[in-house]
Amino acid sequence: MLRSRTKLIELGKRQLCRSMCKSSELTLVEVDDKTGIATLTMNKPPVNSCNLEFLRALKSAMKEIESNKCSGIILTSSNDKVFSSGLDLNELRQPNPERLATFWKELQEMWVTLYLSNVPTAAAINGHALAVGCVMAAACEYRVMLPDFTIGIHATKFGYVVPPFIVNTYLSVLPHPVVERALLQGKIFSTQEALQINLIDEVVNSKDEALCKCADFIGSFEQTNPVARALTKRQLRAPFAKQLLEDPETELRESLEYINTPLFQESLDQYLLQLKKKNKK
Ligand SMILES: CC/C=C\C/C=C\CCC/C=C/CC(=O)SCCNC(=O)CCNC(=O)[C@H](O)C(C)(C)COP(=O)(O)OP(=O)(O)OC[C@H]1O[C@@H](n2cnc3c(N)ncnc32)[C@H](O)[C@@H]1OP(=O)(O)O
Repeated sequence: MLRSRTKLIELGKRQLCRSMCKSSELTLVEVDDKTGIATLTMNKPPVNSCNLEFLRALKSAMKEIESNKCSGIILTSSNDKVFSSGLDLNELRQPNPERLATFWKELQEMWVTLYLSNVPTAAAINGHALAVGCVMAAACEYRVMLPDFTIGIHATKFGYVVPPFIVNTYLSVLPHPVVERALLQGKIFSTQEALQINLIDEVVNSKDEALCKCADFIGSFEQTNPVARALTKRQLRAPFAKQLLEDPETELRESLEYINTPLFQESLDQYLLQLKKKNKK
């Protein structure tokens, strides 16, 4: 009882000393004056689907947080049902070639920025996290999730080949056989299932509790040297990012070729129809 009260008081304090850092319409950044932790809230209605502008806003917010020497990043959502619905599928449908290339490069850069961030990263998953939404959470170092939501990469279910950097994000948190089965089945996990396979670290009952857990995780590095920590993280993660760091053009070319195939475009049309139909019922 006493412990939970102390926790609540702590939570109150944390909320009081939070100050606004920089926001765009699509992202909101708040920095805790005491801890230096930045909370980056995704705010692209209705479901945080990642279009070009949103990917840009996310990357730029993360870079800004790093350059302001914040002590860590908590990634979360302003929508209390959806963390992120992944890529904005409209960017992939009958695309303008130039915009698609720019979009895909932004995706690559946003991923590298988050995955190799110098500062500790944590995801407060307060809603569904699908496809690239799951990838963003998995690219963080720690994940805590609310019950009764879903998380996973279901690309193969609707006819998408999974790009290598997405495979690698899974591989850096889950064992190979688990990744293989999950990706080949296009498996979407419930919160409880995600906990069982260690795709997430903990389950909590509210967004405030999720933010608190993430702050505690970031605080656990207080006694470490930030430069040594960042370089060690980079060393551990570099093999998974090697391809994108050394040869982003090949990944870009292969993805663009694939997205422009009739097979991909047909599957996408069908999938988008299903998504819209669901809302008309
Ligand atoms: C060699 C080959 C190499 C590389 C291959 C290259 C390319 C392959 C690309 C593969 C990569 C895939 C990664 C992705 O991230 S793809 C995105 C997949 N995401 C989804 O499938 C999520 C779909 N959305 C949902 O399931 C639900 O929306 C969700 C559970 C998130 C929320 O449900 P809720 O009931 O709250 O909202 P909805 O009413 O469903 O949605 C609101 C409106 O938003 C539209 N919507 C939702 N998601 C998306 C999206 N991802 N993109 C675009 N639009 C989206 C939805 O249609 C609704 O629109 P309206 O009906 O209101 O107009």
